[in-house]
Amino acid sequence: MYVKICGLTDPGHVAAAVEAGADAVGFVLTSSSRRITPERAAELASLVPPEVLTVGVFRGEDPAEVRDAALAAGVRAIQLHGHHPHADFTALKDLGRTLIRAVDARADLRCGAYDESLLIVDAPRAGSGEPWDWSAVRGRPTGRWLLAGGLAPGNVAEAVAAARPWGVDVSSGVETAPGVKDPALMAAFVTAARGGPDR
Ligand SMILES: O=C(O)c1ccccc1NCC(=O)[C@H](O)[C@H](O)COP(=O)(O)O
Repeated sequence: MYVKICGLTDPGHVAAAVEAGADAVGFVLTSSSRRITPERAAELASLVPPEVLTVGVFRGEDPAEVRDAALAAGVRAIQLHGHHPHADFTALKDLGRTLIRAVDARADLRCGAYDESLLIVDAPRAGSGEPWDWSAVRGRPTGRWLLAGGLAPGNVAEAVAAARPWGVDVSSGVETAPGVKDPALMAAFVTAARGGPDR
């Protein structure tokens, strides 16, 4: 079970996410209470070992702005959240970064339909921590896809059983406040997502 932890803002939290066993860590580079600058993201990304994917998260910016910020941050993946047209993905292809498309359940749920290599199926309000009917997407997404939206250590096993994703993505459920990750919650989340002792 692939695990992405998103919305990291602090070096200690990055180290704890890596220690917990996250496969990917996300830095929010768009309007959000978790937003950090590309320079701060570069500082945090430099602490991440090569086997863990660093992701810059964007929503609504045009490709030129995404390109500049992603290069300044030095992230290896670009997550376009929400209603980005196919052309935005096409415009970023030459950067050679992993492209991630994050949408809610009403969108086209075929991973690769926009030339992305990873799909995230999220709640309608990104980063809100609001659970939704995860079972509604069971069997619909194709390819590599992560389930997100309202996941937490206490419900991720149930969500995985309901939706059968390839991986999961979390932000609010491992925080004590927006942007403030909790090492124990991150460790508990990764363990539970992978079918650990509490499952
Ligand atoms: O997290 C944010 O504040 C955010 C803001 C704008 C666009 C995307 C954002 N987050 C993207 C993520 O990948 C989150 O992990 C995902 O939405 C799940 O969030 P949560 O329900 O809080 O676990």
